[in-house]
Amino acid sequence: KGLRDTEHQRASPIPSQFSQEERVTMKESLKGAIQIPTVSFSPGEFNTTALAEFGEYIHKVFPTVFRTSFIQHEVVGEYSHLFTVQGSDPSLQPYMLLAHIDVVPAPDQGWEVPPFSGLERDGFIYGRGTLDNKNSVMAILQALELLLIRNYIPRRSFFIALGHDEEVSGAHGAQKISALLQARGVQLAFIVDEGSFILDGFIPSLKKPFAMVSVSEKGSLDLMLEVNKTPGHSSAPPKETSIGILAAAVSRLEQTPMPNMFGSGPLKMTLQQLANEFSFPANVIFNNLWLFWPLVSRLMEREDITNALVRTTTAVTMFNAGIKVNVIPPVAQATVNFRIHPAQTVQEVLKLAKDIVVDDRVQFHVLESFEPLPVSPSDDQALGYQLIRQTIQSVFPEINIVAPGICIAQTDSRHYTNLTTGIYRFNPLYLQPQDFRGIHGINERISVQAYETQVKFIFEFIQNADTEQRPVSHLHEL
Ligand SMILES: CC/C=C\C/C=C\C/C=C\C/C=C\C/C=C\C/C=C\CCC(=O)N[C@@H](Cc1ccccc1)C(=O)O
Ligand SMILES: [Zn+2]
Ligand SMILES: [Zn+2]
Repeated sequence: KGLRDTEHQRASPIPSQFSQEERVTMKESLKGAIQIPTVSFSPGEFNTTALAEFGEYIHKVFPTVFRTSFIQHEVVGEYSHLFTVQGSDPSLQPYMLLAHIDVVPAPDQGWEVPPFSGLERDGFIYGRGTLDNKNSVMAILQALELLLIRNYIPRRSFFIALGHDEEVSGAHGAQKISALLQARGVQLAFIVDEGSFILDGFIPSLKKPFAMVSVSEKGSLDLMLEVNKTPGHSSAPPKETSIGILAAAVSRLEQTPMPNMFGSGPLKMTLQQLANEFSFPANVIFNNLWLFWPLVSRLMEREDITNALVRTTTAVTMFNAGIKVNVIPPVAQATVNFRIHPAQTVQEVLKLAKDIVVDDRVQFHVLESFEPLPVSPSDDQALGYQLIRQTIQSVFPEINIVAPGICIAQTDSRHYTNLTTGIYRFNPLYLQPQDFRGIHGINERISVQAYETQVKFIFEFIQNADTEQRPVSHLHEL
């Protein structure tokens, strides 16, 4: 199944083989990118010196990209970058590759090497951004640079959008690029962004790694709960303080999980495709979800990551109250970050939260919200999905299963729903649970070999997007 090239293709693709010198250059370029601390601290608070330096850095390490006549480069929102690669065949609908250049903060504590050193140890490059997401920024530009050096001229136009504030919402980068492209009347065949991986070891009874291409992503609701009480002397306290009332409210929210939505959304498709990859008896269970869904849905709840796939999650992330040891606190505030399952809406979650708290002394303030993203197509006709799948099969021939899934975090791609219905989140990298802990955590790292493979993937992907596609399953009818 899937799409494959027709016979009338570009005679022979450019092989994705890189010389020893190119391989050294590409890993050194990534290290240099890691050394620039492009940290986003909070919305509107960025390391602007580093972001500006990053712009100069990519000019230096990818000179061919910047001097190629059919590539237009624009800086958007001061520090984000938009590349328009004009293909030779205007009849083909363009696509877009996304990545972000900002990173979350990384205090030195707990790191084996300083987080902005980009040091190589035992075949791994360490540092903030090695997985999230300078690997993609650099691999996309690196693959394009190498194709251009080999005189490749793309047939299908594409855009590369590199946001500078994804880690704090994307309002200044992705949102502006999206508006700019919309104003230009651009409609995209599909988008590929970060957000999922080749997952290895996340489900115990699954024998082999599989590639999960996220076709939807969770929404979010940031809710501030507030309790106000008259302040006074702590020697004659009221029965309940604002802190006590609020603590009870957030505890109720934590103790009352949102409903399990197993069975709605793309997860069912994921499990159906994986069913035969489980060892006995799990394979029997996953092949008969109609019978075993109550059991599977409970099993999914056991681990934090799989729990996040089946429901809207509730995380109490901030709590502020109290001004002095002997003063009854006038106000207590807590912020709760809900990640909304694709089968629910912001309004539904807000109502559920109020129904759980049931205390009219607690006020609710919606700070920010974002609906879950629609599910992108993953059928035989879905060009973006099939190109990803085709490229996975070629670059990772050992991977048997490519399955659609849900991204549990949010990505810059959520700002581009005005331009396409095909949004796919996939990083061509193996990810194990300990690697996952490095993302936004400590000792984030990528192996040199994995980075080279990511470059190879994009190098092949760009060429695959230029081949005419048609469903293989229909070939016998012709
Ligand atoms: C049957 C399926 C089986 C197994 C799947 C199991 C597990 C899935 C495992 C891992 C998930 C893999 C990757 C997804 C997670 C995160 C990495 C990707 C992107 C991170 C992007 C990010 O952090 N975004 C921020 C955006 C944001 C910033 C500021 C305010 C709001 C949002 C975020 O979501 O917090
Ligand atoms: Zn990211
Ligand atoms: Zn991130």
